[in-house]
Parts: sequence; structure tokens; C-alpha cells
Amino acid sequence: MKNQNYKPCDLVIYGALGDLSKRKLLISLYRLEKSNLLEADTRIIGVDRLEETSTGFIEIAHNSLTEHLNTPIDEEIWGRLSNRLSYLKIDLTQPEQYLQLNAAVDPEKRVMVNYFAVAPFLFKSICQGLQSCGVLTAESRMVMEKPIGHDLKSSKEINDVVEEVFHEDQVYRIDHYLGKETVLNLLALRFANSIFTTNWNHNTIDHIQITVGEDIGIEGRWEYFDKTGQLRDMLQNHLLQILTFVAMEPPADLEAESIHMEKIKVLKALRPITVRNVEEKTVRGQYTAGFIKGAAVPGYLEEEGANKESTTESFVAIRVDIDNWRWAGVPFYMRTGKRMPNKRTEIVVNFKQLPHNIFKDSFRDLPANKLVIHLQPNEGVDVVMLNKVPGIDGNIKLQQTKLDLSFSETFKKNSIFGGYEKLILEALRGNTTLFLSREEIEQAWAWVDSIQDAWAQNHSAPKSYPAGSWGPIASVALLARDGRAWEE
Ligand SMILES: NC(=O)C1=CN([C@@H]2O[C@H](COP(=O)(O)OP(=O)(O)OC[C@H]3O[C@@H](n4cnc5c(N)ncnc54)[C@H](OP(=O)(O)O)[C@@H]3O)[C@@H](O)[C@H]2O)C=CC1
Ligand SMILES: O=C1O[C@H](COP(=O)(O)O)[C@@H](O)[C@H](O)[C@H]1O
Repeated sequence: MKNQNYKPCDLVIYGALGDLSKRKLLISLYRLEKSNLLEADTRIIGVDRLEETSTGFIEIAHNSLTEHLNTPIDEEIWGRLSNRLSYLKIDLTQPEQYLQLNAAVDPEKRVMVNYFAVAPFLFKSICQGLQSCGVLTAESRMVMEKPIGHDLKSSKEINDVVEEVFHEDQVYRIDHYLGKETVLNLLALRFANSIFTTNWNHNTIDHIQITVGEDIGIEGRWEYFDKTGQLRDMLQNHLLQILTFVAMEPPADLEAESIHMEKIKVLKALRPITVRNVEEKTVRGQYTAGFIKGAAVPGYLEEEGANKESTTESFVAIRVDIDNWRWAGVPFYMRTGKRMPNKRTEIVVNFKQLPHNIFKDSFRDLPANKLVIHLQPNEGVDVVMLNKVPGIDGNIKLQQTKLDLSFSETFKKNSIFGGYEKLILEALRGNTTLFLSREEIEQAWAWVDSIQDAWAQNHSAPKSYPAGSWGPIASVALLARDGRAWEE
């Protein structure tokens, strides 16, 4: 049954012929259609400047699905999706061209969900164009993509522009990691299981690791990536978001405001990294040529379009301290990089060692328990614990074992979703819980800017690592200095 406040939606994608739209949004809409999750009356309107007609757009959308969907297109599903699609050719810098929207949408009866899939320099023109043609109402929504800005200053500028037209509760800032199944499961794991809620603090936890490794390089995105680097591209958003979910206090409920408030408190408590401690707390890396799954791949400086002098980092590892009661003395180690041996996103919660060992026959030092949360691939949760080896002969012998909860086996289904599907759906349903508030983004930038400034002041050059490895040796040393090691 539809919610009382339900209103049909017009999803308008600005930049509908661009890379994001073709590689992610259209694919996600297809998967939502396949799962019968789009309301029958939802319409999708593509806006861009080159294609002329709806028929042309529909053909481009079909070609994109053929290219990027990793299963054959089901023509019945495509038929349903394509019936929703239409297209407007609008040069987004030309205010008078927005008038075309008046005939295409119906803001009194339908909610307009405006997805800005374009570079931020166009945001101002779009906001003004929409306002001047009179299609916006208090119910209209706007969805924008990360990265929101390049630093705190530019992020504020973008948000200010948007705020002139859209109220904060109409703005949906996307971080697609918040649409991933296992990130959401963190809420369930932490706040629905007493064994974790009572043990989730400095009394029992020694340290936490967050790894987001990608085996891909920069995939022809030199222009964008080299200006950005891994700290801004991945850590400022995805890794810090994961960190807030792991570290936040229990929210009062699942309402957007309650969750945003708790996440902001974590971001505010991050101990600043400055020029005084940046060398000790961070590692920057850049890949050289190497092998991924047996295939030779070029180094960062040999990528297509590369500037051979570039000192942009493709890897970063950081020790983060959170200055609050819960996490006093518990470091969070985060690392993320391109051209790692494989795609692997995981959180490892390392519990403290027991104070006394009565099983010296098995282990001189009893290994501590670990909770390993696999975000991708193979979503699931493992608990690493000690068990007695079965047998009646001799002394008790212990062995490290794993309680293994694989989502695909437990729930007998593989998620076909990558993150965008859930977020598009939530935007269509008007639920902002999984989107980022302005304050969160600005807190994250303030913390990251300090690191970026410290690197700049130190002229810190990235350390090289061969493609197919887990980053520079210095990343191992970052933990070794504290008597710890990365989970391999
Ligand atoms: N691509 C991705 O995977 C991701 C992208 N993002 C973000 O999403 C946004 C879009 O990125 P992406 O899709 O890669 O960018 P693209 O440049 O590929 O797409 C933007 C689209 O907007 C069109 N456009 C540009 N100017 C105008 C104009 N004046 N009037 C009408 N249309 C115009 C472009 O047309 P033309 O080609 O003619 O210029 C293009 O089709 C960016 O902010 C990016 O940072 C975020 C996460 C992932
Ligand atoms: O936002 C980004 O994320 C992708 C990684 O996303 P995933 O869902 O495949 O883990 C990254 O490759 C890209 O550089 C970055 O902009």
C-alpha cells in the first residue's frame, strides 16, 4: 500500500548523456525496474545538450545498458523502463531553454526530483534556470554527487549556490557507499545486537582498521583524478562515512536528523592532523608498473594523458584518533588505494588481548578476537575466535577459528545492487537518512584540508608502490610503530 503522502515523481537527470548517468544511473534504474521497485507512475526525463530527441536518448540508454550491465538486457524489463524515458535538449547555461521543462513536468501533482549529474560549475545556472521557469515547489528535491567541492571553501560555495533555491531538507547529497548493503548492516550489527553494543568501546577494542582497496587504476579519468587524489576522492567521503557509522553513538531513532547529529559529533571529535604530526600519521603513495591478477599494468605516471611530474597520491594510509570517551586510546587505521591486488573493502575490529593466558601449550600469546565486516565483494561478517580442537587425549589444544556469516549463503540471494539503487529509491521516496548533511561534509573537509595543507607545506612526495601490492612499505611501518599489523 502506498504511503498517505505518496506522490508520483518526475526524476529529471541533468547531464543524462554523461558518464555518471550512462555508467551508474541508467544501470541502477534498470535494476530497480527489474526488482519492481519503481512506482508505476514514475517518469524519467533526461536533459543534456547534444542529443535532439527522446528516441535518440532511448537508443543511447539501451546502448549504455548493453555496454555496462554485466548481464544480458531483459527486453521485457527494458520495455517497461524505456516507456518511462523522455528527453529534453537544453543548454543548461541558457535560462530561456528551461521553459521546455514546463510542458514536461507537473509540479502540482508530481514531485520533481532533480538529479544534478553535471560538474558543479553548472549548478548555479541550473538552480537559477529552474527557479526562473517556475517549476519548483517546496516539495521539489535536488540530488547532488560527491565530490562536493575540492576543499572547505569550494564546498561552501557550492552549498551556498544550491541553498539560494533549495532548502536543506530538499537537498540529497549522495555518497554511494551509504547505499551499500553492508554499510547499512553496520546499523543493525551495532544497534540490534547486545553482544556488540556493550563491547563497542575502549574497554574491549584495541584498534579498528578500515581498508578500501581497488584493483582498478584511474580508468581514463586522469583529468579529474590528478587534480583530486585519493585523499579527496575516497577518504574525505567514503572512508570517513564508514568511520562515522562505526564510531557514532547510538542514534535515538533512524530519522535523518538523529543519524546526522551523531555522525557530526564523530567528525568534530577527529583529532586534527597538522604539519607537526602529518609525517608520523599519514602515508601517501603512487603506483608504479606492476601486475594485477597476473596481467601487466602501467604505473600512474604512464597512464593515458599523464603528466610525468605528477605527485598526486593514488594511495593513502592514515592513523586517526577520535577524541571522545568511547574511543579514547583506540586508533582507527584507514587505507585506500588504486591498483591494489584485488577489490576489497572491509572493516576489522580488533579486540583487546585477555590479561592472562592459561592456554600456554597452544599459544604463548593468546590471539585476540576479531570482527571482520566484509563490505565488498562477498558481503558478510566473520568473527575470529579461539576454540578447543576436539579430542580427549592430552592437554587442551586451541585453534583460531572463524564464525562465518556470508550474506549470499545466509539469505540465499546475491545483491545485484551497488549503492546507487538504494539511494535513488530513497530520493524518490523522500527519505534523507542516507544522504549527507551540509555540516557533515564541511566538517569532513575541514579535517581533510588540514592534512592536505600539511602535505603541501612539507612538499611531501608520494612513496612508490608496485601495482598489485598493498601500498608502500611505509604503510606497514605506520602500524608497526604501534606494534600492530594490517589484516591481510
Ligand atoms: N562519472 C562517475 O562515475 C562519477 C561522477 N561523479 C560526479 O558527477 C558529476 C558528473 O560527472 P560525469 O558524468 O563523469 O561528467 P560528464 O562530463 O561525463 O557528464 C556531464 C554531462 O553534462 C553535459 N553538459 C555539460 N555542459 C552542459 C550544458 N551547458 N548543458 C547541457 N549539458 C551539459 C555534458 O555534455 P558534453 O559531453 O557535451 O560536455 C555531459 O553529457 C560530476 O560532478 C562528477 O564529479 C561522481 C561520482 C562518480
Ligand atoms: O567515488 C568513487 O568511488 C569509486 C569506487 O566505488 P566502488 O563502489 O566501486 O567501490 C572509485 O573508483 C572512484 O575513483 C571514486 O570517485
